[in-house]
Amino acid sequence: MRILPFDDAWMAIQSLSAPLPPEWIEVWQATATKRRIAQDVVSAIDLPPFDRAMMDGFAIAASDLNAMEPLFIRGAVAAGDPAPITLANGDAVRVRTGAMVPSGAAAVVRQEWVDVQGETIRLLQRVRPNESIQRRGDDVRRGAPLIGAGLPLDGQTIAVLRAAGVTKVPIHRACRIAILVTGSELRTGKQPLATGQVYAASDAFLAASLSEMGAIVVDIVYLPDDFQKIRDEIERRIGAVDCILMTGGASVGDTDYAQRAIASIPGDLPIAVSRIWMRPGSPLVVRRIDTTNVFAMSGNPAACFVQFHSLILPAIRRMMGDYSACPFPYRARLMEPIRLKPLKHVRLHRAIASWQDGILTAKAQVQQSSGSISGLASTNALIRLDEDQYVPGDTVPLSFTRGLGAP
Ligand SMILES: Nc1nc2c(c(=O)[nH]1)N[C@H]1C(S)=C(S)[C@@H](COP(=O)(O)OP(=O)(O)OC[C@H]3O[C@@H](n4cnc5c(N)ncnc54)[C@H](O)[C@@H]3O)O[C@H]1N2
Ligand code: MOO
Repeated sequence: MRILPFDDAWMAIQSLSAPLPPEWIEVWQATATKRRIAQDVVSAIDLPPFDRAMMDGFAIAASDLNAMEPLFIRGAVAAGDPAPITLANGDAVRVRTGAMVPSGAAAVVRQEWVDVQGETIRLLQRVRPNESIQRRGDDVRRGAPLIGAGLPLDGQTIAVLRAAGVTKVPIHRACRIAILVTGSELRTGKQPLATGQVYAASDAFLAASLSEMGAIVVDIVYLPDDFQKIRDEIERRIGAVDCILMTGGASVGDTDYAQRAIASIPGDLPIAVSRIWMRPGSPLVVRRIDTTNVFAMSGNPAACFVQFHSLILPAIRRMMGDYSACPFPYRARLMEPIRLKPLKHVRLHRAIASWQDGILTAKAQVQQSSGSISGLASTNALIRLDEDQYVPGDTVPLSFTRGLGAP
């Protein structure tokens, strides 16, 4: 069996994970999601759509920017009204913030800068051309680039789309995922454990994390360690879902059927990854069959967590149109020494990251066994350890698994 270096496995998995095709949705019905905009979008209108006042005050003509003599108030324009008046020399038109300025207006002088006397105003200071006017199309012109592909459809982009009169936007389809959980020892539900049983937990982690990132968990199926059943359940989902995430049975034991089941299904591509020089999470089987990416992950909760955050979540993000994923994008300063036994594996340790005086620091969790789950509750980052020895102050690559900086 070929064991891949972590970075080769990352590339292999990313290259199998092409972005899903887009679907068009109505901007006015859109709510913020983690889904990504699939194509560049252009503005449908000039923005702002008219020359508009940025202050409450008076629109004045170019010849009157330095006027010493009084200007006559010829009318008023409220926000939302057309401005039918054309400004002539010596005129002033009262405008509200957001109102259309009359044609011929060279500037809006805010009301604090004038002395109002009956039907006239007197300028208290010189006014610069275009003062307090935002010209039509100044923000963006009709047909000009507005939003680049790959940005999320969230409050920020929805606001821009609405303002620019865009009614429909293409977004990448949410990834549809089935979770197949194997392990005859697993118990789901609140009944007490029988001898030899453990409560299923890795699957709960996956389901919650997938929903959080905007993927759709189509179903979660619990299976005994039975080759034929596992194979059948994989095969009938090929082409029907975008990803199958399996847990358990990814290793080499005689009841670890994941790899054999995945390999036995006909398809053009061979298994791309079956084991990685990383710990925990070394056994990870990956194969694309038809249009479905099949991942067989370790059932060990910590190994499953590490595989998900370091390799699988970035792949699903890419399928959902986020091209920005890169492994361990931060560098953090270690707070404590780390001593590991020499191994060829990259170690991905669960850690607690925090900012101290603007510097990102990390402290590895004490418990790093792949079978231990309790530290996950307080973990907010993974650190990548390529060496065996670290002293405090050394920096290591880090990615957040939750909170500030998490994807
Ligand atoms: N002879 C060898 N044995 C093992 C090797 C090896 O190279 N040679 N690799 C070890 C490594 S590393 C890992 S990691 C595990 C991988 O295990 P599997 O993916 O085959 O998973 P299981 O054996 O099914 O389960 C491992 C462990 O996790 C518990 N588990 C399983 N599913 C869940 C779940 N949904 N929630 C909570 N806990 C779960 C399960 O009861 C086991 O205790 O293999 C090593 N063995
Ligand atoms: O790869 Mo396993 O998760 O170390 O025990």
